[in-house]
Amino acid sequence: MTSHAEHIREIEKAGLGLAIDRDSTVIKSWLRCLEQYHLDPTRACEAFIVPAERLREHRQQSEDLIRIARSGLEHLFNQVAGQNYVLLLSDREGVAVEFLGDPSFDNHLRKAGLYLGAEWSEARAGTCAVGACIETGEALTIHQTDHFDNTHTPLSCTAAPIYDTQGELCAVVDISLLSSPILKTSQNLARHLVSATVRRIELANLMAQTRHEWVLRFARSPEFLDVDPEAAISLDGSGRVLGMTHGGAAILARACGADWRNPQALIGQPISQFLDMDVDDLANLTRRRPTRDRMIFARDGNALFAHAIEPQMQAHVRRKSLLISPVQDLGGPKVRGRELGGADPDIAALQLKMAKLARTRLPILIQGETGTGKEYLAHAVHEASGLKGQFVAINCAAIPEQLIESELFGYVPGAFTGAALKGRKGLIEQADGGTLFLDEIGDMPLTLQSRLLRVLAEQEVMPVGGVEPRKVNIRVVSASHRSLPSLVEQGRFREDLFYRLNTAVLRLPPLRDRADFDWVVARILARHSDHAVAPVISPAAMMALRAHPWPGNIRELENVLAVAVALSEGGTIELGDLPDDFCDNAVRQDENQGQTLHATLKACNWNVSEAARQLGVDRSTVHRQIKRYQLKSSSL
Ligand SMILES: Nc1ncnc2c1ncn2[C@@H]1O[C@H](COP(=O)(O)OP(=O)(O)OP(=O)(O)O)[C@@H](O)[C@H]1O
Repeated sequence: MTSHAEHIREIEKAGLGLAIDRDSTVIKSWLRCLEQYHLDPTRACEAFIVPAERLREHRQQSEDLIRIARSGLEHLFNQVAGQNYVLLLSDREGVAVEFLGDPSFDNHLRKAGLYLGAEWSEARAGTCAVGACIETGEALTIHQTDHFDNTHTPLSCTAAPIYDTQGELCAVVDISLLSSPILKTSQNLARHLVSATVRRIELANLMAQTRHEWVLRFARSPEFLDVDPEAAISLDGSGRVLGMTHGGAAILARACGADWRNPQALIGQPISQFLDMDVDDLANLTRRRPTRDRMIFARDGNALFAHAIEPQMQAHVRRKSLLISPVQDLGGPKVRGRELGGADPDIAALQLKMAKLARTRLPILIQGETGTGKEYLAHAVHEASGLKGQFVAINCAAIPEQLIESELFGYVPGAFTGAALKGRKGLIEQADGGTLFLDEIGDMPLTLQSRLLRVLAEQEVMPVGGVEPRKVNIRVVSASHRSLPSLVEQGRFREDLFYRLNTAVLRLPPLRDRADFDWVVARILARHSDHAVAPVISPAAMMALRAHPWPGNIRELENVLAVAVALSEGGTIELGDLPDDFCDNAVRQDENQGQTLHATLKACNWNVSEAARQLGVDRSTVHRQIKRYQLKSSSL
């Protein structure tokens, strides 16, 4: 183990240009910290978390990216599940705008800066994976004492950059360990996984942005071309490059001896400058031809397999073969306002209860697993309430503890160092005459719970540093995915506040229990579509969607569909456009179906009519399935 003093000495040695045993990426970063950012290795600084307001701005700016990246990030998180990795998506300034980690380590992670809002630029945090990745534009691992600042030396962090379609670095995916195996090489697999995730995110992003142009995907081996391409570019009707993934930029740059760091040299150029083909050859590279016949050569002589995807507009003609059409009305409660669901009796009852409660001023508590639509329902309450004021949402779990108070209650001029000169209205006052939505109320610190209780009882707020309370007229809707009664039992939630909030409860069912699953899918697809005609789902893909357990509920479904829409061709989402584990589920379900049919036929002595009756399908279906699963009575 290197001591703090040894660590400082090593950095100083590097600063003097003396040889040290570190990767050149690390040495270069240390030199930037010393010479460019004038950081002092003897000063250890805690991780910096940006104020809530700035975090909100950063998240808003990255909203589209977060939506597209989320399914990939969750997939990556599942791949490393159980190994204590924390996953961060940072924007180009190094601010973590998305976070996936084990909530039981929350406090440690927050302290270590492995948290939402942490700023990991080199100028702020010294050598770190996100910062060095932004500076170099390449995937890398910053392991333990590679970090410049001694505070971060327990961490091992691996990061890879996400490039936008114009070749500019726009975000970084990072996976980090609070404490890690000693060897840096232990993180090689992590680097591979992060890079693969980034490649897929960039591909989904390119597909999402490219609907009316050609897309050309590449792989070095034909087997992976259709299932997991390495790179892609988009082309206009005359064959000029419009956009690219980073892999695409690398192929183009290598082909013409240019530098991928200069994307302007690639965008707008004709494809024939990079590949031995022109725009007329695109039609010969579609799926209509076998993959092995789609080999092309780059100008530098490298061979690649290519897959051209036609502009999507032409594909809408195929819409007839749809399994479900999102514009179809699938029934459901006909209550005015935001529709909560389709034909599901529980949702219908919930919609009715919501409409009745909305007209009162009672505080409402919404309970439901993560992503079930608690905020969506809170909005519905606000809309149905007819209140003229604003709907103001605050996520009690996402705002650093020390900021919640001033965010909620506001402050008077000069309340603390760094406060705005005129003071500031808190969110409670901003919601005056409207609805204050307190998301993740279970995460509100105890001290603030008592102050909130007072607001509810007295309908007045006391700004930080103030002496005069201010009258407010707010409707409070709160939500939690945790069980508030057990938080009360553990002493983490005030009992009196719980009773005040718990009077009117709206409970959202998890997606896996909803009878109107198809309605939800259709609704989301209709929203995702930027065409007059929304994309549709093939029978196999729909079966796989129905079979998935949806731990992330509607949000997870939204993310999966966003990526699937982006990857789909010809307006139809196929099984292959869904994440890998969905395909496995579908295969398993298919096997089960085959086994059930086999068992039923056996029990009915291979009487097809009887088996059809027992299974509730018609005879032709049984005959078709016998063929499909190649079942034979002699196989009994
Ligand atoms: N009934 C619905 N119809 C269509 N979309 C919905 C519906 N309910 C929720 N959604 C969508 O699902 C996503 C997740 O919903 P929301 O943010 O309200 O969930 P949540 O339960 O508040 O999540 P969390 O627990 O993570 O805060 C949102 O994009 C929302 O628009």
